[in-house]
Amino acid sequence: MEGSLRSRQHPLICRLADTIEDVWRQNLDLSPYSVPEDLGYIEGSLEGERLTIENHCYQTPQFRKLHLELAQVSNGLDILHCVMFPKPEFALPIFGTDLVGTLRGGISAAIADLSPIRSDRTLPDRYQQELAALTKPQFSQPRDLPEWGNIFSDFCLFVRPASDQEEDQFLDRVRTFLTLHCQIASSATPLTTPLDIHDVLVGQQNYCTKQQQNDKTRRVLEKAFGSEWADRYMNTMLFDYVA
Ligand SMILES: C=CC1=C(C)C(=O)N/C1=C\C1=NC(=C\c2[nH]c(/C=C3\NC(=O)C(CC)=C3C)c(C)c2CCC(=O)O)/C(CCC(=O)O)=C1C
Repeated sequence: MEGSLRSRQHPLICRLADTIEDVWRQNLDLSPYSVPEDLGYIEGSLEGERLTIENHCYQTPQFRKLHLELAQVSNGLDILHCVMFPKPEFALPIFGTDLVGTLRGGISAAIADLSPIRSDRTLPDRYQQELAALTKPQFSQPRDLPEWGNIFSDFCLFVRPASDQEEDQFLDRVRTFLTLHCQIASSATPLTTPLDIHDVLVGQQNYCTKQQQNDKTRRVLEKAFGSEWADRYMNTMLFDYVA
């Protein structure tokens, strides 16, 4: 997408942003999602670092919010953030991906997952079967998840891509996760029993509460906008849940 921040960011971020939008457009019935207080495009700087944020939000019959966020710190740090929140009546996993890095140093964190919302942390059978059938990807620098990372599935990818080939491999795997997810979601039937819907809300709330514990994200936002704004942004824009 020309003019977008992605054209000034690390190539893998640009390619993944385009891939996410392509898969969404090809598989989902997208409608606009108006972000609060016009948080579509934001710039802030406090302690000398300027942070530019570009948000793209949509909704579909199965998803309450599709959020793709591109962010760039003036010191060169590039970020892609994406989360797909299903509507509570659809017991679907939460797709999330995060890319962080610099043009010079490369991508230091590349993560993607279809995260379970069931209390026993299992994915629906169709996901389990399809994901288990994929060839195990080989990355030379896998990374360890932090404490709060117990929300991710057994298929979670968390690596520092060490070469162009590993970047391509990561991108292909995210495209596979995303395509599978959109195809299953498009044919999903909504839950009707209030108790089941409640369980989905509990699972989504747990996901958001744990993600809000990511102090790496919080620190970048705080340095540019202060802690009060950062807290509100994490709770209402990045990881808002329907109580
Ligand atoms: C689906 C998963 C997922 C989603 C959706 C998500 O939002 N984060 C996710 C995961 C995740 N992110 C991580 C790290 C970092 N995140 C940022 C920053 C931002 N990330 C953003 O999205 C935004 C808003 C635009 C900012 C500002 C920085 C700077 C780092 C350090 C980079 C590094 O370590 O090399 C880690 C490792 C945490 C650890 O090791 O302790 C994990 C697991």
